[in-house]
Amino acid sequence: MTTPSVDRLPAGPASSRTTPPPGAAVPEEAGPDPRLTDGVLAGYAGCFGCGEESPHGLRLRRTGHADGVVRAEYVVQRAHQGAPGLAHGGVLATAMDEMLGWAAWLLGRRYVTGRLETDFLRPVPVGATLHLRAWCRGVDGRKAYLEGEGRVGAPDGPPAVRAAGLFVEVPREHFTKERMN
Ligand SMILES: CCCCCCCCCCCCCC(=O)SCCNC(=O)CCNC(=O)[C@H](O)C(C)(C)COP(=O)(O)OP(=O)(O)OC[C@H]1O[C@@H](n2cnc3c(N)ncnc32)[C@H](O)[C@@H]1OP(=O)(O)O
Repeated sequence: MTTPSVDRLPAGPASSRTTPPPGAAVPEEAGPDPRLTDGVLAGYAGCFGCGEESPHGLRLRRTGHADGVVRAEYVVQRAHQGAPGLAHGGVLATAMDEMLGWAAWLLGRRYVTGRLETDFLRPVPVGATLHLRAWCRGVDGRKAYLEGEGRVGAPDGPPAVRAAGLFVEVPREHFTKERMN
């Protein structure tokens, strides 16, 4: 059992539904097992969060993972605006969903988002790089509790967004190739 060494933001957004129950274990990072994905999802080029074939996608770029914390960078594109020149909040929530999803899959099981909670702490301009990271707070049966944050301009830059999520483990059949376009 490990506790991610993360310089966490104070007072996360987690509600009772995204807070692990007392005693929920934080598993060792298992690493994504290729047998779990078997060509379905992992590195999927059509993914809106990270795929290279999604024309207006976020194209999150993973920069590494260690001690249960996955890191990535996201450059806000013009296509991601809400107010002029600023990232749309839903787009930022999508970036956090992707990050929490990666942190969940690092546990070595297949997870989907059941619930996602997001705090928007400051506006993020088009062209800015958001430095993202996410980690697991605990696993309770099929439920995994994830948390993450994004900072502007540098890994220790000002915080712009943070999120907490409940992810639920699903069988392989959840991701059938028939659903992929
Ligand atoms: C680095 C690695 C890369 C590899 C690639 C990775 C790609 C990753 C890409 C990531 C992309 C980003 C990721 C994405 O975008 S994933 C896409 C967005 N998410 C979905 O499409 C999920 C849709 N929902 C479902 O399929 C089902 O509803 C699920 C599977 C979630 C549950 O239906 P199922 O019938 O199977 O189970 P259950 O209903 O018995 O629930 C089980 C337990 O969970 C609890 N519960 C459920 N929902 C909630 C809720 N909202 N709040 C609180 N609790 C909730 C529930 O109470 C129960 O608890 P308990 O009674 O047992 O205590």
